[in-house]
Amino acid sequence: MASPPPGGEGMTSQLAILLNLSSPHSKMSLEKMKDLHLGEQDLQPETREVNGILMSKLMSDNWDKIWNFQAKPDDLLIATYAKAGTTWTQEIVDMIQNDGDVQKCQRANTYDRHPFIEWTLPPPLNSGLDLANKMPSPRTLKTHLPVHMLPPSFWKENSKIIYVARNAKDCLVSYYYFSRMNKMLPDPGTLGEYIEQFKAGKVLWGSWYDHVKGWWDVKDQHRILYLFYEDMKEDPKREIKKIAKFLEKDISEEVLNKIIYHTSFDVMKENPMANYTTLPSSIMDHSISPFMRKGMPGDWKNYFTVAQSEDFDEDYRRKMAGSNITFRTEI
Ligand SMILES: Nc1ncnc2c1ncn2[C@@H]1O[C@H](COP(=O)(O)O)[C@@H](OP(=O)(O)O)[C@H]1O
Ligand SMILES: O=[N+]([O-])c1ccc(OS(=O)(=O)O)cc1
Repeated sequence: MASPPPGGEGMTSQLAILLNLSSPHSKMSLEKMKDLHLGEQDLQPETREVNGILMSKLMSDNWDKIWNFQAKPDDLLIATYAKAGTTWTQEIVDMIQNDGDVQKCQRANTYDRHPFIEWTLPPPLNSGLDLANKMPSPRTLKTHLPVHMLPPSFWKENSKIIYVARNAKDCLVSYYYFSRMNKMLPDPGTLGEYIEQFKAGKVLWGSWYDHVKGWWDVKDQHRILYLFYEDMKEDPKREIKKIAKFLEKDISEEVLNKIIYHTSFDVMKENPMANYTTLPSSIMDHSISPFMRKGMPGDWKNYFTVAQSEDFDEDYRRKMAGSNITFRTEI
């Protein structure tokens, strides 16, 4: 039997019991969790802070290894705050790297194609570091870490980084619904309660405000392409061209059009290798809210009350004062 996960409540111990029942010896993919009898178990993780940033306990237990992760010069890192358009960007990048070959891009689930470096699961499941360390170069990796928490080897090795930012209110609504459907994330409570957690930065991966500002402040000192979700939505062709240029890939007009089509919201929503539907519903319950939910800038207006919006904006102005970064909350 694999070594028992560290003691604790919530996801760690619940999964340990379930995994012991299945007794696999080798590491398995997250998807294989559907073969385990998760039933209605409570997978909600315990959380811990590392350097003031909220993480799952499993991630915090694994923090030394994450911090010491060895990046390589030919790694590409896709860095985002959660729900900023990570999966969309991953699909665009994969299509560019594979010259628009849709079949190649359907070789595996998003999370197996692009290891999520800090994401930690109990053994025998594959954590992001396991996947990354096994993957041949050149690798494309994913992170939600704030800039000051990025493993230093990425700076030392001068790896390329694509950062994608999305306006706070749409990110918040998307994160709220995702936290409801993804049993690996803490229960968000009501939207009103979640707005307060988000403003205080007491959500996994910390403060949205510090995240977008922190990465913005270093973007000109490293090989970083800083993109906005709203720009991608407004003109995918223009933004895909920017990404291709950053990756030093020449793509024909025909391939470009293929990428635009394959990475559109409606097509990705039906793509099981990109829409997270291959995970068991005990982990992600798409009947609560689909992973590919709406993909629409300005959707926050359907959820915030006028009072919540005014209060949010006032707090936003204080937190973002002094930064020259601007977001569009609709297009
Ligand atoms: N091709 C696409 N076009 C537009 N939005 C997309 C998209 N693919 C995913 N998204 C949206 O990006 C968000 C998920 O982000 P991430 O990949 O960082 O977790 C979700 O937002 P919504 O919940 O607002 O719909 C999802 O619908
Ligand atoms: O597949 N996962 O393990 C997974 C996927 C997404 C995720 O969160 S997200 O913010 O990157 O969408 C967390 C865990």
